[in-house]
Amino acid sequence: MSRETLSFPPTSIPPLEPYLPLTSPSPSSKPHLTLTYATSLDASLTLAPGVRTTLSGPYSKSMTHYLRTRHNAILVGCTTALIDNPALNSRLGSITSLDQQPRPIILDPKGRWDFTEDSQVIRLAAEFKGKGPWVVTKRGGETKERGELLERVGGKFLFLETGEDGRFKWGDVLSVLGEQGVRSVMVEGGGEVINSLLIDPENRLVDSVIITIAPTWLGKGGVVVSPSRQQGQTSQLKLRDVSWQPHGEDVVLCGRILRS
Ligand SMILES: NC(=O)C1=CN([C@@H]2O[C@H](COP(=O)(O)OP(=O)(O)OC[C@H]3O[C@@H](n4cnc5c(N)ncnc54)[C@H](O)[C@@H]3O)[C@@H](O)[C@H]2O)C=CC1
Ligand SMILES: Nc1nc(O)c(N)c(N[C@@H]2O[C@H](COP(=O)(O)O)[C@@H](O)[C@H]2O)n1
Repeated sequence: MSRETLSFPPTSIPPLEPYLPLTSPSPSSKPHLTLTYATSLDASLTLAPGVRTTLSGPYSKSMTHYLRTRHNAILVGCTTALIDNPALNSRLGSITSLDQQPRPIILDPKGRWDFTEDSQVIRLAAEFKGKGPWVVTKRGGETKERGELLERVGGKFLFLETGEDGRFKWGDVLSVLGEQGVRSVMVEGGGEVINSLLIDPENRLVDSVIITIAPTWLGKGGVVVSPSRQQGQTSQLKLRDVSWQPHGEDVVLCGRILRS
């Protein structure tokens, strides 16, 4: 896979700044959570489950790589890790040190992510082009061999209990990351991760939303962002403080969730 070098123009940074984590956050507050992903006009992340689909054009892609440098961590679900074999680092040419790279976090309660030393995120960590991943799992989701491989590249397992639905509570995920010194996390997807975050009953965990909208329809049958309506829910889940910025042929929507 090609390892391109990207650049993001400094003039494009100011409109994003209000939605980004503070550079000196209070250590006691919960980590800043930015929800960010690329979607089609019909709210699809991919053409079909199991199919990695490129939506971002070159300009919005470089924005995503800039956003990765502005967060301590980047989080995806284990299906994304399995299907995409993602790099989860920033390939901006301006990066000069590993400190500027985000920590990859994979939510994997059942230990389904079967990573090896050939997995991109592991290989890049071994080459100091990215940080070693932290895999959030339930006790029993780890193996000794995988634990050793993670340790060799500076990663580790973090353990959490799941609820009856087999999921972690998002508040618990942020607490465990906060205890590890993470002050900001960029949640990239996939669909289950995003939808489970958006149905969080209090909606107090997502600090900002930065969505790339690509000028394409993927059609029915893809992985869609559409959170289940909660029992008795009559209100819409809306954004406030909205701004729209063109990035090449894509448009980037920034906002914060409006709390009722
Ligand atoms: N267009 C875009 O920006 C992005 C697209 N994708 C695409 O999304 C697709 C994968 O999406 P999905 O199938 O929905 O899977 P997913 O990537 O959301 O992973 C789902 C898995 O993550 C774990 N998980 C999710 N939420 C959890 C929670 N609250 N607690 C504990 N574990 C949790 C579970 O093991 C679950 O089976 C891939 O095809 C990928 O290419 C992924 C990220 C961004
Ligand atoms: N911003 C964005 N645009 C797209 O078109 C995408 N398909 C994604 N996908 C996310 O980025 C991850 C891949 O990252 P690497 O380039 O391998 O570092 C992928 O796993 C999704 O999380 N994002």
